Amino acid sequence: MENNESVLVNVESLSKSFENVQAVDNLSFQIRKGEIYGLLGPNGAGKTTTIKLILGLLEADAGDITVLGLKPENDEVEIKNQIGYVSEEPLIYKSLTPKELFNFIASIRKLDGAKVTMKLAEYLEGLGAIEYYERLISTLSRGNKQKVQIIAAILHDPEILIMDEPLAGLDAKSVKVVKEIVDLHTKRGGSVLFSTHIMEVAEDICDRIGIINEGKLVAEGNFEELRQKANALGENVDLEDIFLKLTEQDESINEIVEKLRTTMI
Ligand SMILES: Nc1ncnc2c1ncn2[C@@H]1O[C@H](COP(=O)(O)OP(=O)(O)OP(=O)(O)O)[C@@H](O)[C@H]1O
Repeated sequence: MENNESVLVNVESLSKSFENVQAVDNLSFQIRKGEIYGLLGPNGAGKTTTIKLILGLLEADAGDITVLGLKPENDEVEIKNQIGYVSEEPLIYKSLTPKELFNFIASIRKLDGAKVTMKLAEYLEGLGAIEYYERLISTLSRGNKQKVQIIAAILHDPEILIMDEPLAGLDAKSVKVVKEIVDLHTKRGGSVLFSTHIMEVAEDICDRIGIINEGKLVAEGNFEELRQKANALGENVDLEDIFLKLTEQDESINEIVEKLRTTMI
């Protein structure tokens, strides 16, 4: 393991299965201070399960997780104080308005009222969320619920942001604002775990990527390193090809395309 101070999250030989599915299989990676680490993999690769294990929402079968020197099995509450979590499915209190939700978060986390008001004004304006500030969350569109969830996750200035497919359902302007939020967060020394199944999103946002397939880490590095791996496979192999190859999606795609051709033409 690297110098402890530069590693905010350490995941070592982590495994988790559900009945007959090995969702996470001997997975190891680290998230360093000030970086955006991308967990990139196809649907069902094990990204959400890994995140839930880090948050202490699931119990691992084997392996070790350390978050800021804390263990999820012993320090779940303290870890949650240090993490801002944007889940894949918005889990937020749907019978509240965004205003009520943010007030609730500020009160349970004992946040400074003046600071919260200032930050909220910026986030609400940046994400274009002021117009539905006092509408019930249950009545908002998926993208707008997602914006509320993102603001709720960053309101307490957590050290680590864990974002599970956070851009899903967001319009172009909000995607840009979220990218800016993530960027500013790391510039202040925070870290981000960013899960996505879209390679271009990982390329655009993440400093380092772990490509995950069937619960295993199949490649890791920054984009230059991954590109070099792609080049080593052949001249005309681009990053999309290596991602599809490593995650065993390439052959099935060719088959699907072939079948579609025969049924649609
Ligand atoms: N509670 C559960 N019970 C049974 N199987 C589960 C459960 N949660 C996850 N799985 C299985 O574990 C595997 C990994 O799922 P996971 O949700 O971690 O993948 P993912 O990479 O986040 O996928 P996606 O991109 O579709 O969100 C899948 O095969 C999934 O069906």
